[in-house]
Amino acid sequence: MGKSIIEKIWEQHIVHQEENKPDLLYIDLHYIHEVTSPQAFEGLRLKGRKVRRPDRTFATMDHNVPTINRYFIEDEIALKQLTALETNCRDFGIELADLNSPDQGIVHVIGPEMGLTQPGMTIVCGDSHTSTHGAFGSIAFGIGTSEVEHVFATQTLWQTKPKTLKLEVNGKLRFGVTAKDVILYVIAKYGVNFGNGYIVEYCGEVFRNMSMEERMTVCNMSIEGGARAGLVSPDETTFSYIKGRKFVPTGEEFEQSVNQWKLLASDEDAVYDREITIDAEQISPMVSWGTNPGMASAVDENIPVGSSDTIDEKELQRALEYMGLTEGMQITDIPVQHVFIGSCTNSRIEDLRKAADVISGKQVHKGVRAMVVPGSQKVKKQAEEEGLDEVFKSAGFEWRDSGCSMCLGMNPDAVPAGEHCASTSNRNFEGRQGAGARTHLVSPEMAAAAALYGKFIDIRNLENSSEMHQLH
Ligand SMILES: CC(C)[C@H](C(=O)O)[C@@H](O)C(=O)O
Ligand code: SF4
Repeated sequence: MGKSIIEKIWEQHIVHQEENKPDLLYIDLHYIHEVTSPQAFEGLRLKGRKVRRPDRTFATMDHNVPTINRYFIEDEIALKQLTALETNCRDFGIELADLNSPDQGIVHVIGPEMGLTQPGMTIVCGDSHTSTHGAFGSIAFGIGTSEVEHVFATQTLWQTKPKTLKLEVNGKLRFGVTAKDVILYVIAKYGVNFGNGYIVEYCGEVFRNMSMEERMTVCNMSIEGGARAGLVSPDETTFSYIKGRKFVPTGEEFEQSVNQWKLLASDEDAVYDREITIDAEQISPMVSWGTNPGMASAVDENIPVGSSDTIDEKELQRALEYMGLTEGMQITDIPVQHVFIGSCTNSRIEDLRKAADVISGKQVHKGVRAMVVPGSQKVKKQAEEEGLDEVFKSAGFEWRDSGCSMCLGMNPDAVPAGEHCASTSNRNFEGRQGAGARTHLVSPEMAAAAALYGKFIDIRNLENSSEMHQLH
């Protein structure tokens, strides 16, 4: 019987195994950021311990970082966390992409960008969206602060082996439908708990045809469907993305790695605990209208009336009250006052290119405040080299430095209470973008279109959609 990539990687990393107990797994790579690491370092200090593999640990500053005047940090807690990270990395010998570093950016953007994230690895970070790195064919998941300390001290982690779920999307995506829409569709259809207790493997033609950046968008949101992790078996797309990056072996060594990585891909006859099959034709551009990522509909649909398989009546009422929306309302009637293009879900160069295509030569609607926050300083630089910053700025967008920004209220970028934001991020929980803020999760193309019209627009109906068609 064949094996899935999930089983192969898991088995290769077991350090210790006992019946009816979690396995002790070796961890290949540990990312850290300023929010979830300070207590873990404190724990080490109290016990007089060192970081076992500082060379397999990498740090960045992202959540608290202002995206304008980045050295001027007003918030006391933010400043404390950033300073602590600096001191801790110095004391424990860990490489840090600080505010001066050309590598700085959101942890889930810079890891792949530098080639740290590679197929076959076990990767952890004190951050739920660590699942992003699964796009490379690795088992990558978020951990809590006490586990961060455990990994620091031992480079291992106790983990119960999750079940396996094969999520297959077959066929071709229709025009205007993006990776973001695929994952929003999956979560809307199967609910925010469908992945509970599973590692999801994304299979089928749709994911095979995706770029690495698109795969990262999908894997990023695995956690929003409740999954422990999500991954894609590595292929030529993976290897050519990785080749030549800063931390990637070169020459013969690279070829040898590729040969090893090829063996990891799931076998044809691999057996999974659960399988879901979806037809790509079913998927449309999506907009979330509620307070979790499963409360989302196709842009040409209405907000549902009454409960469904995945949302009960009480939840629906509460969500709509918070969002200031009503049952049965058309998605394209929802007003938009803010547009945020950023976050570890959709802030990479391809995302910015696609958003720029939509707005090129046009103007942001007068009632809208729109901003672009590149996921890393490298993405920012590359976009500037391509002239994308000019496209955004001349349309009326703000162009910022990299960080988590408006994805969550831990830095100065926020949406005022009661106002609606078309956001390319991954969470639309109450208060996520600021107290009382109303978040709508969309793709970069849909966010860009909302900026032009001050409401949600079906990008398939845009004037220049034939031009866009050629670009996709
Ligand atoms: C602050 C951090 C712990 C948190 C996470 O774990 O995901 C954040 O990144 C988020 O997206 O909510
Ligand atoms: S961009 Fe958002 S989701 Fe991603 S790590 Fe930062 S806060 Fe979390």
